[in-house]
Amino acid sequence: MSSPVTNDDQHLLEVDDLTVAFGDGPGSVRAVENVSLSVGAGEIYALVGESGCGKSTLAYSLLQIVPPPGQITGGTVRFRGASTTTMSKRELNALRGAELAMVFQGAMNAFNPVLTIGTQVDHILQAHPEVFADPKDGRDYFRHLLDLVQLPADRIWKSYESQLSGGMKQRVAIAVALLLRPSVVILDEPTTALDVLNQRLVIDILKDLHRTLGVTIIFVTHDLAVVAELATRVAVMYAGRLVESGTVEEIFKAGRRHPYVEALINAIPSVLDAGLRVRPIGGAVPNLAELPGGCRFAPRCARAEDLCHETEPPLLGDDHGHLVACHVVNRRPELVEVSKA
Ligand SMILES: Nc1ncnc2c1ncn2[C@@H]1O[C@H](COP(=O)(O)OP(=O)(O)OP(=O)(O)O)[C@@H](O)[C@H]1O
Repeated sequence: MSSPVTNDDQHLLEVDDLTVAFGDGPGSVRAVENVSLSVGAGEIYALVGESGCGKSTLAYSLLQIVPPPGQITGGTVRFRGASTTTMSKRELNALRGAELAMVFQGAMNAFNPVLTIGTQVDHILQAHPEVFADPKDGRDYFRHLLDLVQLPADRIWKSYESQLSGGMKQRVAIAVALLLRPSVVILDEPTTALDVLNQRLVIDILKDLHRTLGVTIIFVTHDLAVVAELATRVAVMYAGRLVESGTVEEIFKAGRRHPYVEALINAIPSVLDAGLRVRPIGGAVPNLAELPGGCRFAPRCARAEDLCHETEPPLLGDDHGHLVACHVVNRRPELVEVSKA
């Protein structure tokens, strides 16, 4: 490992100046560009943005599982101070599952269709005797996790993936991700493929798991309503860049707010404000191979000025660490340039 291991809970997972590119040469795109952020132990951290903004790619980078032809071309990811970017395969395998676990979008590819869930759990336990020396303890712990995700343990143990509904599959995937007692669980769009009732259930379950197990949660979503319900801190991405980050209160409080975040908030359908119209964001995320000059959001932004089309805005922070990259809302002398969310 290239850097010293630390027990600094405030900087459990750190991303520094990370760039991830797909392809090389003229057609290459940077799905993540110069992103820096730090997640502390016990946080529920949301990565937010529309489809194609680079959220999943950033999440995969945390585990060093960016799918080819994607590759990290710059920057580092550190877990407890150790750089995962330079770890050997063996070190990474030890880290994945046992320290950093992932729940993929729609619980896709989470299970082998020809084995029961129980057999798959046994395989995981056999591969990691360092976590449960006696596999029976591991089985008991999995039953406890199934209780926490509100599923019947006996039935699930004997089931095949095809016998589970989408909502059940998602909850089993969450239980499996927690099996080796990871410090961090990363969830890609945990509520997206679910109906409203299952969305509600998964949000409540994640809150409960956070409270009872103390696990740090990082989740990817395009849905600010889910962020408002679940997250403690938020990083908003647009076209590969970080455009705003802060606590959930800072993001939703009117005031210094990125116009993209303003637009995302206006696009939240609200059952409470039946009289209020939802205002969808006009236009689309730009093709990453043909980015506009200046601020990437400027072509869609009602508040854009000449400067916005010419110069990319820096991320400026106040003394609470609320960061925004926008020329228009950042006109305050006390704001300082900050590199890390
Ligand atoms: N396998 C791939 N091959 C080529 N380019 C890719 C690949 N995966 C992602 N990209 C590029 O990276 C961009 C960001 O993709 P990513 O999946 O990280 O975005 P996202 O914000 O998570 O969106 P979604 O919610 O749709 O997954 C894409 O728009 C695309 O340009």
